[in-house]
Amino acid sequence: MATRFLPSSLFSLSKPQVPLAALSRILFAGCHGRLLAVIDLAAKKCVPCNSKDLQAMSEENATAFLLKVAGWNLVNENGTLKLNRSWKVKSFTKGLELFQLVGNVAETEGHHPDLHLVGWNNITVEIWTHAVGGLTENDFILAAKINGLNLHHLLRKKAAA
Ligand SMILES: C[C@H](O)[C@H](O)[C@H]1CNC2=NC(N)=NC(=O)C2=N1
Repeated sequence: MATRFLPSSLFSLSKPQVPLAALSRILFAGCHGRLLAVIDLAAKKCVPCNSKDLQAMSEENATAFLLKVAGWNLVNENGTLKLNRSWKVKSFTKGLELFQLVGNVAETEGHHPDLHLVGWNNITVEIWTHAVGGLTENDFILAAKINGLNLHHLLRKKAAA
């Protein structure tokens, strides 16, 4: 989690400078009388991938970021770091519905995953920044936003133990 000290004036209820909708994504913690706002990745916005100062992050940094996106895996494909997460869906059409939900987030962010649907009900979503051939914060923001989607109605219940 990115930890930032924000001026408490930012949160004055009389004239809030942070959209109330955004507040729900900012976790508060009191710290020595100051508001310590821990802004989660899902509240952030992807930046255009063609910005010149965008560069692939190290595996060490990617491993640290990975702690913020539960359920996602870090893979190294021939030197290219990527994120992936898999789900088993109830049906082929529910898989397409999941693609649509993920696609809507991607279009909003202008940052897109690779989508795989194999064996009719096995989904894998792969995320990496093609423009730099590796991982950037954009990828983790997208993963965090995907984690915020309600997908339960599309997923097969866990097989009985
Ligand atoms: C200009 C715009 O940022 C690029 O076309 C975007 C579109 N979506 C993208 N998505 C991903 N995953 N990587 C990219 O490099 C990328 N580039």
